Amino acid sequence: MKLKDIMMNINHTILKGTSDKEIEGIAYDSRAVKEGYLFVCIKGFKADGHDFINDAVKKGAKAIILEKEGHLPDGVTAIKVGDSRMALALASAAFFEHPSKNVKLIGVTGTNGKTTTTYLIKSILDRCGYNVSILGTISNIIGNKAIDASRTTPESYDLQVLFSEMRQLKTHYCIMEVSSHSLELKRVAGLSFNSGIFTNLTRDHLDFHETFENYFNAKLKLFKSSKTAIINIDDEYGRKMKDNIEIPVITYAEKERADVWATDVEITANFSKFILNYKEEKKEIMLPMPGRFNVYNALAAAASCISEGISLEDIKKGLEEIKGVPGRSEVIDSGRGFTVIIDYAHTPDGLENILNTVREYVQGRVITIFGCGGDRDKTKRTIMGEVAAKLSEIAIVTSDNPRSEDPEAIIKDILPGVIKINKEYFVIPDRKEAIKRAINLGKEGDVIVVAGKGHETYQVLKDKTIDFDEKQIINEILNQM
Ligand SMILES: CC(=O)N[C@H]1[C@@H](OP(=O)(O)OP(=O)(O)OC[C@H]2O[C@@H](n3ccc(=O)[nH]c3=O)[C@H](O)[C@@H]2O)O[C@H](CO)[C@@H](O)[C@@H]1O[C@H](C)C(=O)N[C@@H](C)C(=O)N[C@H](CCC(=O)O)C(=O)O
Ligand SMILES: Nc1ncnc2c1ncn2[C@@H]1O[C@H](COP(=O)(O)OP(=O)(O)OP(=O)(O)O)[C@@H](O)[C@H]1O
Ligand SMILES: N[C@H](CCC[C@H](N)C(=O)O)C(=O)O
Ligand SMILES: [Mg+2]
Repeated sequence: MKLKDIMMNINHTILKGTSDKEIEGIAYDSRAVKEGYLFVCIKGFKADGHDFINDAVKKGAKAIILEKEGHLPDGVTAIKVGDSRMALALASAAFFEHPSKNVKLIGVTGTNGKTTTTYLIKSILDRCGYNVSILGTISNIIGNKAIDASRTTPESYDLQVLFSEMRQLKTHYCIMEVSSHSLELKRVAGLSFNSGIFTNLTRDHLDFHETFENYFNAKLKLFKSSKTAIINIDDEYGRKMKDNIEIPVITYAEKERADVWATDVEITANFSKFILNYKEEKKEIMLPMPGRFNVYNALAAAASCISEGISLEDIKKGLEEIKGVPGRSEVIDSGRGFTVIIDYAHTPDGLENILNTVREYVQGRVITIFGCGGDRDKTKRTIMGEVAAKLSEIAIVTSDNPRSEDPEAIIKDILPGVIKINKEYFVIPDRKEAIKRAINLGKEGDVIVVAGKGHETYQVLKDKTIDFDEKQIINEILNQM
């Protein structure tokens, strides 16, 4: 495609060279540049793309989009923009000829429940015969392929590559998790969502957003590019969101009547039973996922499918047919009278929800193993410690993904919360050893909750990433007993 066509809808100034040249591809990382490419310089948090212009040109870049002027080799076109992340998103969409326009997009944002909600929507739309893709934390699912996802929401250019694949496979719907990082960093700029879903807003990611207000405003951006908003009005920030947007809203709730609402909720170890209400219609739902929070996820999924014209009968069947979501409330029977649950709770609210759910049916004790991720919001650590200790008989503090941080230092941040509650606890930094200890402590009727890493099959340490498949490790320990 010609550079001038790529730049057609982007405010820019040509500093040097011509835009009448053919572009073979786009890269935002100099290491991915090939002959004839357009290289987009991004000033990032760790590095500055402008420092790699020479590398990009050596690898064959013919044109550069930049924010800062500097010396450029001859023969290269230099284009200045005000915001290169925005330019990357718009240029990538233009280069691939707007593939997302062929797919109906449903975006899900909120602190917790995004992944689960996308799986529930997929289950409903699948049974209606649609070809449905998912982009999210666990993986990017396109057709029969599950592509590894390193981000919850991919970079804008990578998104356009994925949409192109969907176009080829004649995908009807793409259900995507839209993280607050992606909204702030313009990964989803230029996309148009059929509906946007807001699940909830609780403490997380303040390392990145700094204030709760900024975090809220990042989430709000999804509704600037959605046709309909699906909003949880039991959540304080959901109500605030509703007051701040001008598009049509479908509300959902459990505590009060909303457009779509749940009544008669009953939670057991394996199911959440409730009545789904919409206008005068009612359906009894047996959702094979325990937890009041999963009723909310089901309501979000139902409301978005209602907005797509799906019948309540199909919604009921789709919700009841779900096979579970990897690493979310996944139950492993120990064969010794106690159970082990793997769950992705990595925020205070997530941890509180899963532990309260377990407390609703546990016969014996709740033993919780958890840690906190390194290089992430430090303010949640003490609070998670307190939540775990309060809602468990025994809390075992261990490591999550320490990343560049010292695991002991992360644990030191968690401990004041645990100690405050004055209950039995252990500190075992090695996660495998921590799981072993919990399993050795397990007695008839106990539930051991292994929180934080869910579907992840690795652990990110300072200098390396090691294999860490929690499900496999738990089964191995149980088999060796
Ligand atoms: C804070 C954040 O989100 N950062 C993301 C951001 O990094 P950045 O723009 O700061 O990039 P950088 O590393 O400073 O480099 C700047 C530029 O120089 C380029 N570069 C760099 C080196 C080189 O040799 N050549 C070169 O061209 C880089 O490609 C980049 O374009 O853009 C990068 C490229 O897309 C991302 O990989 C990176 O994700 C980091 C690693 C990350 O951990 N992000 C997490 C926090 C995240 O995004 N999480 C959310 C939310 C999860 C949730 O739901 O809770 C997610 O959506 O996954
Ligand atoms: N609606 C909800 N409200 C509160 N907690 C929830 C909700 N749904 C799930 N959880 C808890 O949060 C954990 C993560 O759920 P899920 O993966 O669906 O959220 P997510 O928003 O996709 O998370 P991430 O930000 O990591 O992508 C679950 O394992 C569960 O403990
Ligand atoms: N999407 C979340 C996932 C956290 C999962 C937890 N295991 C951790 O590593 O902190 C994040 O990137 O903050
Ligand atoms: Mg997710």
